[in-house]
Amino acid sequence: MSKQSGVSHDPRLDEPVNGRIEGDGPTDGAGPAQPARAELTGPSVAEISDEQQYVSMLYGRLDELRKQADERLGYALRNTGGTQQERSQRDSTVQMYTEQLERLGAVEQGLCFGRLDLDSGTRRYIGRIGMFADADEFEPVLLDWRAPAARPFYLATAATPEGVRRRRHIRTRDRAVVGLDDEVLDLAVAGRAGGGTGGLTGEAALLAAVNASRTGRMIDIVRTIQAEQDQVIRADLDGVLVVQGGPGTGKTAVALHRAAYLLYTHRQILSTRGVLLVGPNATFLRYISQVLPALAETGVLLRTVGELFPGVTATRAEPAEVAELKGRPEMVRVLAAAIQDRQRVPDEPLEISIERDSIVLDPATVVAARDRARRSGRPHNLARPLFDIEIIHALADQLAERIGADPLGGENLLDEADLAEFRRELRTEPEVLAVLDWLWPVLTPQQVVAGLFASTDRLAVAGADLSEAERASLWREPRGGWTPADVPLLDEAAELLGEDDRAAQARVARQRQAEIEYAEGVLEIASGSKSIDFEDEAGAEDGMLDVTDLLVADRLAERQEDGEQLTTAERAAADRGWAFGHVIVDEAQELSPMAWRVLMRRSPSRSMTLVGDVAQTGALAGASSWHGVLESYVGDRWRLEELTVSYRTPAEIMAVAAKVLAEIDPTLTTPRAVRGTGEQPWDVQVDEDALPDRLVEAIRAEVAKVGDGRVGVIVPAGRGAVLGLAATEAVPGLALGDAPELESRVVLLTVAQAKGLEFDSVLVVDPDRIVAESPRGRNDLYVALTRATQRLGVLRVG
Ligand SMILES: Nc1ncnc2c1ncn2[C@@H]1O[C@H](COP(=O)(O)OP(=O)(O)OP(=O)(O)O)[C@@H](O)[C@H]1O
Repeated sequence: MSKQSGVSHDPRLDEPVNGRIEGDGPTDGAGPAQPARAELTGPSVAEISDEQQYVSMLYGRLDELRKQADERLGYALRNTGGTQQERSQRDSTVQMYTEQLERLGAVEQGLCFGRLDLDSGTRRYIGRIGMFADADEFEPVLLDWRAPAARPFYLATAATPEGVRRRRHIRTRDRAVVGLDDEVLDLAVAGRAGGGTGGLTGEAALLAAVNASRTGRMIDIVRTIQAEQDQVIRADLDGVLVVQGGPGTGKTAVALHRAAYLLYTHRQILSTRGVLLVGPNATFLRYISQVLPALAETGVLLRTVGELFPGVTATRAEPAEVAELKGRPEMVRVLAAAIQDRQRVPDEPLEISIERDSIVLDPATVVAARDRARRSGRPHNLARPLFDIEIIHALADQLAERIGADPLGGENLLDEADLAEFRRELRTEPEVLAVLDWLWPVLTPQQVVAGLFASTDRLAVAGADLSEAERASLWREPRGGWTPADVPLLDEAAELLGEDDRAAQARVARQRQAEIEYAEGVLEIASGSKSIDFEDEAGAEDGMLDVTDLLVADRLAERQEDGEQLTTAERAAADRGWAFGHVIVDEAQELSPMAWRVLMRRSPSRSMTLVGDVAQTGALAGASSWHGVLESYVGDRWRLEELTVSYRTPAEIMAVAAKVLAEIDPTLTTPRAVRGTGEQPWDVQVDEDALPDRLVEAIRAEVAKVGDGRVGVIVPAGRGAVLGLAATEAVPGLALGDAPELESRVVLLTVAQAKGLEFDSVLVVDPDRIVAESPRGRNDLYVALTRATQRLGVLRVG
């Protein structure tokens, strides 16, 4: 077996070797990418010691900032008295310093990781956050990686050095500098070294990162972002950006770093409107959950689509075919019909008893009222008052005709005022109200969706366009909870029903108030004015409420409603109608058309980043083209960026995956692998009966091979239970089930669960069955084969 990469790797090493790293030769297709070569020089002991001094100074500064924030927080917490407004301001201060302390705490590891030496002689240190020296607030001692001035760290090459003479990667462990990797960006030197312009930056640090043992949690790539990734991360906020890339090209990493970049660059707008990041399942969200905090950003809301309907937890399971059906756009019509089906017309005239009398409501009157209410175009619940008006008017007219009839045959004796009085009375008649509720009930989304699926009659009416088998597949017991595919239906039903928009109005009022407070602060309006204690209600007593009183009253109302100071992310999570400043969707190819409708509603400004790979689509309702997904929302007004290098999957494994990809679509190509490992994937044929034992043997062997790394066992869904049982008995600590603990040394999971994850070594069990289990089975196999960073073994059955 030949080594394709000149980089030797010991899985126990998580730090690269200092000095020059040999690059790979040029290759095609799945072969390793060709690194851009600049001159790499080895640092001297003196250089390490100089950097240590600087880095120690930075940590000293970090400690000072923490101490400052801690003291200010303590001061704010002790300051408990004052007016309501003062207490409210204190709460905001407490929140601000708490978040600041969290951020400063999160950047402890790898605070500073880079240095640029410019032609001008200036040095710039690059790190996780920006810091100024205490004495000179204009000269940063550390540049935030997201600042424009830090960008050459990721982009400069020997061919386009951007004024950079040398780029240095600084490796630290805790607070100690443990290594430096230097690149001199000099075209003449690079040419002599035989380097091309393949486009990798900081290759020693990069190769160390991609070869490091996995921990079961994703880590950030801030030290080694590559130029094509940087382009995506720093793309404009506006519009829809699609990032297409094969397995391991860093789509998830890029999506997360983009969130951090956007929050840094557009802090003002995004901290109030929020950023939503949507992932395919809860396990995946746990896998990525540490990345943003390590980038000092805690304000991004991470959710699956199934978690986007406040108050609903969607954990019920259902067959993939039913989820696919629920994800079809036709379901909008089905739901609309289900709601119309709840607007009843009696078969016979209804006799309604009212005080000492009775009236009759005939079907034709109901039909006329129903049609007028429908014609208003209002959603069902909001059209109900119109329906009520029509019916009440008809009933009042009927009463007036009877009571006011002139016995002598003249004109009706009652006037408009009498009619109005009748209407008022009718509105309070319990039997009238009960009839109105029956004819046009006010509904919740839950009532509509659960009621539809629990009734064959309702399904027959609303699902008239579906086949009988499809309708039958939708039927289910009303109890038992919600599935993830139900959530877009609930959201759609909420739209069709129309909502009590008090929450939205309160939000608008709060935003307006925040603006007023801001202006107030700037202009110092309040500083000269009287101190107002809302509790003494002086303003209310003399009837002279001024603007400040109203502000205080409003703030009080908000605080009562919230119960406490909520962050933007918390408020957004609780509000179905929240419009996010930016929405990022990972594994976007998996979403159904109905799920897209939910996300588009959460992003009325269409400021979105969608990352995915249409060749990896596993969900039956998922996408096979980005055009198909986006056409009805933005036409062709979306931008496409492609990522072309796989940092996860070594060349040897990518070659195996390439064969499966060719079967999916011969026009598709795999990304170029950034390196080879020299480890050839292996493949064994196993008898059905021997499978559990052979699997256990293979797991044990792989555990021994990966050192402190992780082993992933990917099984067909239909074999999960049996193999899981055998493996848990034989391998202590093996994780499996609905929410497997990814930090375990061995994790057994299905392809759907493994989406987006990675392991040092992967065992794929029974690939034929994985393919046979789903119409998108080949895509699933492609996903399974591309989860390993080092080793791949395949156990074929039969
Ligand atoms: N620039 C980089 N430096 C170091 N590691 C990187 C870089 N880019 C990506 N990686 C690593 O490569 C691995 C794959 O990245 P990621 O999961 O983001 O890929 P992906 O495109 O989302 O893959 P998939 O489509 O298979 O889910 C991760 O371990 C990530 O940290």
